[in-house]
Formats: sequence, structure tokens, C-alpha cells
Amino acid sequence: MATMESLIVTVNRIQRACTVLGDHGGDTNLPTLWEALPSVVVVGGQSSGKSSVLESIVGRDFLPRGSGIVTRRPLVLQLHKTERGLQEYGEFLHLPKKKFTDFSMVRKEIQDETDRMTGKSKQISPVPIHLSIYSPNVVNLTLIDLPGLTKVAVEGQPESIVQDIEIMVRSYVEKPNCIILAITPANQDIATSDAMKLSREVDPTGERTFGVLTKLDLMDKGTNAIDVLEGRAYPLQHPWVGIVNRSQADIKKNVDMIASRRKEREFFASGPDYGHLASKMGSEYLAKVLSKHLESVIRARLPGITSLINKSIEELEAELSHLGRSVAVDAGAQLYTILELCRAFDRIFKEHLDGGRPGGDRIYGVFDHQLPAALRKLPFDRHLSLQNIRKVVSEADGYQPHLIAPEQGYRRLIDGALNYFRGPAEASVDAVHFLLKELVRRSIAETQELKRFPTLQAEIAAAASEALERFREESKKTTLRMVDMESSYLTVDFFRKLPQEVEKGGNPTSSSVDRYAESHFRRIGSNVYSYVGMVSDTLRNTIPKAVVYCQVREAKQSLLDHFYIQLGKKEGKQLAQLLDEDPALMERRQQCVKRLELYKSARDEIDSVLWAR
Ligand SMILES: Nc1nc2c(ncn2[C@@H]2O[C@H](COP(=O)(O)OP(=O)(O)OP(=O)(O)O)[C@@H](O)[C@H]2O)c(=O)[nH]1
Repeated sequence: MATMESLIVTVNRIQRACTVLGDHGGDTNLPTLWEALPSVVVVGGQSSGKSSVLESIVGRDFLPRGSGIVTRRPLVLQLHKTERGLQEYGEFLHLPKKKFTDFSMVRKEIQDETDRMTGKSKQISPVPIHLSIYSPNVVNLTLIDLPGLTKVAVEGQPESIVQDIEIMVRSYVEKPNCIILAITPANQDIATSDAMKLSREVDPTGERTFGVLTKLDLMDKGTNAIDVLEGRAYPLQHPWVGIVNRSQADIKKNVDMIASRRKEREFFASGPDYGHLASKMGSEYLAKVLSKHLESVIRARLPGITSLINKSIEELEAELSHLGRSVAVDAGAQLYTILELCRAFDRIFKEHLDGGRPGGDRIYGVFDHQLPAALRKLPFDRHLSLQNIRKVVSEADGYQPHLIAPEQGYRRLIDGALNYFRGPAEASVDAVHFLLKELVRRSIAETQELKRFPTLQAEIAAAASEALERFREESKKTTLRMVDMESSYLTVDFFRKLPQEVEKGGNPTSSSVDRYAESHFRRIGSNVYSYVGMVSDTLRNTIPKAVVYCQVREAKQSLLDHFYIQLGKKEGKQLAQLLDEDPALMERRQQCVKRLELYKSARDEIDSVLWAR
């Protein structure tokens, strides 16, 4: 098993990676690792002694001082114990490679970096500052310093700051992985301590809370905090720790930390009240207790963290593959991407036509159903009514009635009837056109890869629709031409057979009698009717052939051909425009990529300590 020391170091590294890669917990709907990592958070009211405790644990002055709310961003303070004799230094995550050996410069950098994020507005920001301190005089420990809880905003700070601070502090201490270092000054009523009130609320059993009592030296003469420190007055799961920091006067006199730690030890060891507790008091002891506790919490949580990491990696990878790769930048690659996307659409469109996906069968429905029904409904009965036949034949005859058969009358009647076929022919073309259009629409919607590119989607739709329009025109021309062809040359054989059939099977008297009698016109009508019926049968078979040839086959083979030609002429910029992804999607992909990177590096960190036995 890895040493405990390396576990804290590992978590430190992961915490830094979290900040670099934008994981501060909370706000986005991405999985967060930051919140799963155990951390020690320092909370307390203003002037409760938070900064003093932190400096005392580190053994250095390095925190900004001043009036008002000085801490306005979380400070993640990572302490790394180094070999005895090595020089102490601080290092900020936002200034890698710069070693701060002068701790007053650390203080200045914290101030400057706070202002960089919040401006001079004195607002607060949840984005943490990471400071690592390498020193032989510290224990491995990570502490997070937060703005002090306050009741009133001071001049220059917005009114909302009081509430904003409370929200920020809460967001940290509410997490079940947060160890709360609750700072309360001993010279105040503990019952009203901000830190205790908050920790009671979020950790009612007290298992995550370490109570720290500062300013023991400032208690009224004759009083002490034994009841609290021995765990009777305010029982917590972990023992209370009493602290004596430097007073304001000590700070003014520049009493250094080493001297102050010594003074603190003496206070407990030699004072009248706390001698029996001396070994469990003071900032050095506090640091050790915290470090040990943090280690054991990390150890306990490690399996959970590891499985969280693995699960999140899976989730992020799945989401990324759903979002698709990011768009190429050079024109060649862009053109390639566009063609790939067109092909993906085209594949789906063909599947609709050829089967595999529904819709193509409805085209057959047009031929099998709509066309025959339309043909059946043509008003030949009206056209070939006795009255109309008589009218047409007489008009065709003119002043000289026909002698044997009304050749002109037949032609006119047939021409008139054939003209009716134009309607169903055009209707079939249109019906198939609309079906194809609908299939294009569905295919675009079903092309997952296209979802990211609304502009390209629209362009493909427009190009396909334009092409279908062209096919429709062509198809109309062809089918109407077929109808016209029927009129241009009648099937001679049909008429040649007619008289013989009549004479063979019919009544000889009626055939040779009065050419102006009703039965004569009826016969003409039935002859024309059966001729038209024969043509109708032919067209019922040939119109579908023309429609498929001109529309369906073309759509399958060359729906986007024109579009491809236009694409070839486009400049890089125009291609890029076609690929302008939904910005929200781009942003989301970027976030996922970053978060995935974080989880993968965290997994590597953990693997490396687990394997380094
Ligand atoms: N005598 C004495 N003074 C202390 C002790 N702890 C803190 N002080 C003084 O109390 C004042 C406030 O201490 P800080 O450590 O700045 O308190 P803080 O909670 O960080 O304050 P803010 O950052 O303003 O919220 C300083 O003047 C300290 O010198 C202590 O144990 N004994």
C-alpha cells in the first residue's frame, strides 16, 4: 500500500489539476471531482483568528491583512513537508516555476491575484487561488481558507457580500467530504460563534468538525475554557484544540512565528489551567491532528474516488462520442468533413428508398394504388356519352357525313379521351415528388452527424429540394410526352381487327344499316372506349417506369451532384461557414474534453501511488 504521505500529495496534485481544468465544483452540469476530494476548510467569523491559525500552522506570515473583508477568494493552501535543511518556499499554481522565498511577496501576490479576478470592486469570487508551501517545518496538509463570515459590509463592498460569503462558505462545508475547522475566539460567547452555528447546521453529529478555540490568553482573569476544551460544554466527535496566536501587539513588534510557537507552548505548559491538556493543545498539535485525520479520510474514500473517476471517464467519453469530433480548421479537411456528412445523409436517404428504413414503399403505393384509382376515375363515360359522340362525329364530318366509318370522328374522340391521361400522369409525378421530399427531410433529421451543423443541414436540404424540383420537371416532361405519343400515332392493329370482329360476331343487319342510328354511335363509343382502355393499361405500366427513371433513380444517383460541384468552388471561409457548429455545443465539447483530461490525470495519479509500493 502506498504511504500515507504520498496519498495526501496525490490528492494535492489532483486538487491543483481541478483548478487548472476549471473544476471548482458546483456550477456546471459536468461531473465534479473537486467535490469528491476530502479537504480541510477553515471557517470563522471576522477577526476570530483564522489567518493567525493558518499562519501558525505554516509557521510563516504570508496572509494579507487589513480592514474589511480581506479574503475574497478561497485560498487552497497545500503544505508539503520537505527534508530538514532545505529552503522554504511558496509557489502559486497560476505562476508555475516561480519560487517565492520571501513570504511578504506571497502576501502581495495573494492580494494581487484576488484583485485580478474580482477587480477592485471588492466582490468575492469562488475561483480558488492555489498556494503550495514547501517547508521542513510543516506537515502534509491541505487547508482551504475562506472569507470570514460577517454581519455587515464595509465601505466599498456591495451589500450583497454578506450573503454571498455565507453562500460560498456553505457550498464548501455542506459537502460530506469537507472537514470543518471551526474557529471560535474564546473571549466571545461560543454559543453565538458563527463557525459553531454553521457547523452544527451542516454537521449535526459533529463528526466532520474540529473545534478550535483561539484567544485563550485574552479570556477574563479567573475564567478558563476547560469545559469547552474537555468536550463537556460543546461536545464534538473530535477533541477541541485550544490555540494562542500572536496578539496585535506581537505582530506590531514583529514577533516571529518560531518565537510565537514557543510562547504558545509555554502558555499551555506553565499556565495554571491547561497543564494537563498541554500535549493536546497548540497550533503544531492541531496541524498534526488534522494531517492524520485527513490521511485517514483520504484512505477511506480512495476506493470511492477511484470508482467515481472511472464512472465519470466512461460518461464523459460517451458524451464526447455523441457530440462528435471537433471541426477541422484547414479547408481540405473541412471539405472532406462536409463530404463525409453528405455521404452519411445520402446513405440514410438510400436506405429509405431501398428498404431498411420505411418510406420507399409509399412510392410503390402511388403506382399500385393512386395511379390506377385516378385512371379509373377519368370521366370517359361523359366523354363517350351518346350525345357527345354524335356531336363530335358530326362536327368532324362537316357538311359531308362519313360514308363508311367516321375516321375523323374516331380520331377526335380518341384524342379528347387521351388528353385526360395528362392529369393522372402529372399527379403521379407530384405524388412521388412529395414523398421524396419527405424522405429527404426525414433522412436529414435522422443523420446524427449532421445535428451539430444547422447551416450545413439547411444547405443540404435546399440543394436536395432544388434537385428534386429539377427531377420533377424532367419527369413531367417525360410522362406527358408518353401521353402525347399515344395521341400522335394510334395502334392500327386495333382498328384493323374491329370490322371483322363486328361482322363475325355481330348482327349483320345492324352493321350495314343507317349510319346515323343510335346503335351506330354506341358502337363507335364502345370501340373508342376499349381503345382508351387499352391505352390506360399501357400507361398504368409505363408512367411508373418514367417516374422511377426520372425521379427515384436520379434521386438515388445524383441528388447532391450539383451541390458537390458548388462545394468544389467554395473558398475556405465559405466551407467554414457551412460547418459553423452550434456554439453551445462547441463549448460543451470543450468542457467535456477538459474534464476528461482531469479525470484521466487523476486516475494516473492514483494509479501511480497505488503501484509504487
Ligand atoms: N492575543 C491574541 N490575539 C489574537 C489571537 N488570535 C488572533 N488574535 C488577534 O486577533 C486579530 C484578528 O486575527 P486574524 O487572525 O486576523 O483573524 P481573522 O479571522 O483572520 O480575521 P479576518 O481575516 O479579518 O476575518 C489580530 O489582531 C490577531 O493578532 C490569540 O490567540 N491571542
